[in-house]
Amino acid sequence: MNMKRIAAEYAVQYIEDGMKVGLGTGSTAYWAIQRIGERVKEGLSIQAVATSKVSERQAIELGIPIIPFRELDSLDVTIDGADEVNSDLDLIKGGGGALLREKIVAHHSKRLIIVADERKLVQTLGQFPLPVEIVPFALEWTLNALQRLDCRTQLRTDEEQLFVTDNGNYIVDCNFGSIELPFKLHNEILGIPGVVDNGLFIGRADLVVIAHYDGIVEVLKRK
Ligand SMILES: O=C[C@H](O)[C@H](O)[C@H](O)COP(=O)(O)O
Repeated sequence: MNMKRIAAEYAVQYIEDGMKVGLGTGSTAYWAIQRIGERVKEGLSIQAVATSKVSERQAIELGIPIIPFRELDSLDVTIDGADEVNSDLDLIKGGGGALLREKIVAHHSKRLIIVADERKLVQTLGQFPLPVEIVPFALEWTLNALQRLDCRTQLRTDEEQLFVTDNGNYIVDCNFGSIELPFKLHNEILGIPGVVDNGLFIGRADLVVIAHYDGIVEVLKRK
């Protein structure tokens, strides 16, 4: 059973005719985009924006209408994946390097629906190294400042080259082990010059659709 696909396809039910939709990034969001593409072929009429070049390409290939950001003032719903989800529906995102565009799109969405398999559910965030997007200028100084927050840092690479985001920046994966106070950490990281954003999404998810191994779908709502 493909749990990611089950969660993603379930979430696509929330999309209705006429909606403005944000398309997430990653191997779970992929299935949501595929299903949206099928529904568009069946007659669903939506306007969409994508959180990465990869998702945009996928959407265009499927015939999903991608609209320039400037032509939309807000979105009705965004469906996206996550690397970790806790019981407050706080998230770590950015495993695929798309966290900045994802956070911008989430901010302008009336509803953010996260899709994931049950392995993503955690008690405490932080087992998954927190992705932080940084500008290339003076990157060693930014890395040092991140390390002073008590984490191990790893500059992300892709086939032995530095990984470059869709925005021309680098990603540092910060291993905190356990993040007890996510909001505090989020703000401390944002306080470092050179940091563009980080993968902590606090109080942003409205619904989390989790597919369990037995095929049962659980929908968690923000309290
Ligand atoms: O940058 C990538 C995104 O935040 C993804 O949504 C996240 O990494 C989850 O990806 P996946 O569904 O592939 O596990």
